[in-house]
Amino acid sequence: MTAELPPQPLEERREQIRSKLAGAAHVLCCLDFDGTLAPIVEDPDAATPIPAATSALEDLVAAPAVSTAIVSGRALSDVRTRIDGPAAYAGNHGLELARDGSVAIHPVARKRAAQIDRVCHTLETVLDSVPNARVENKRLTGTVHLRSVPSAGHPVVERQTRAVVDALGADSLEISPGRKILEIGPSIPWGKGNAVSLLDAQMPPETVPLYIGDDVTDESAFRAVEPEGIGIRVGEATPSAASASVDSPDEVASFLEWLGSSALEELDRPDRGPNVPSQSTRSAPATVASRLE
Ligand SMILES: O=P(O)(O)OC[C@H]1O[C@H](O[C@H]2O[C@H](CO)[C@@H](O)[C@H](O)[C@H]2O)[C@H](O)[C@@H](O)[C@@H]1O
Repeated sequence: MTAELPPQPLEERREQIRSKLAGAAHVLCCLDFDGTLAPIVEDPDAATPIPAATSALEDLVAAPAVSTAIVSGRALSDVRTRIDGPAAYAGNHGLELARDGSVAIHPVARKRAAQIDRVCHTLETVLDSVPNARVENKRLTGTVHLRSVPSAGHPVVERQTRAVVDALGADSLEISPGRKILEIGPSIPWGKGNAVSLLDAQMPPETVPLYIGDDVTDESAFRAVEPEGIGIRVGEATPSAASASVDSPDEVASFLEWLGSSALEELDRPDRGPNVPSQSTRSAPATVASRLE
């Protein structure tokens, strides 16, 4: 594996992106939610997409040459209420996938949901004395929020979370980091990148996959689309599997507007709709597809 570099600013990658689109007939546009379409806020319940992103996404949803998907760490039931329109949604970092009118849940994650529930309830009690610590129970995963916790309290929260997961999750649950959060989920090799690969495998031939995200859990999705597709990281210029970067959800919205207007004209016509049987050479292996039931 080659060492990852910080992505280049979008403007410096614009021509490469344009030429990838020029060689494609269809775009699979996958978008993370928090920090990408919605600015990061203190209260997770208050996260809302910026109007420019909502409107640009509406245009993409209506474009026959584009298939859209939201790929979020939030529970599917939660993220669906926050942004409407896309054809597909992946929740809980890809452990649940809604498309074509049905929802698939990773079978191992389903089996471990009771453990996640016990861990979240226990943490609510254990962390009750830590000012502003908050536990978000997302059924298949859980999130411990640190954003509003005074920094002196962070080591306590981290220690207590580790102790509870070790006691109740043994080898079956793991903790991973996020933006001022600790994510607790089943210890299985499955993430957003797997969900993106499943969606990509359904696309028509000559689809270019695109993924925009801002966090560590988005890296597997960047790896799923790069280098043939387009990975765009939002925020700081840390090493990433994405090749391009933007600074903020405002810049994400501007990019989506560009994609929906001038960039779609670059596509190699004639357009083919998303339901044409896939002849793509880039597809998810059957073993991956069969992991979600
Ligand atoms: O994959 P995403 O859609 O980006 O979801 C990742 C996590 O997002 C949420 O937490 C983050 O956003 C909050 C609201 O801005 C912020 O308060 C928090 O500090 C961020 O980490 C969400 O609450 C989590 O469940 C998601 O896993």
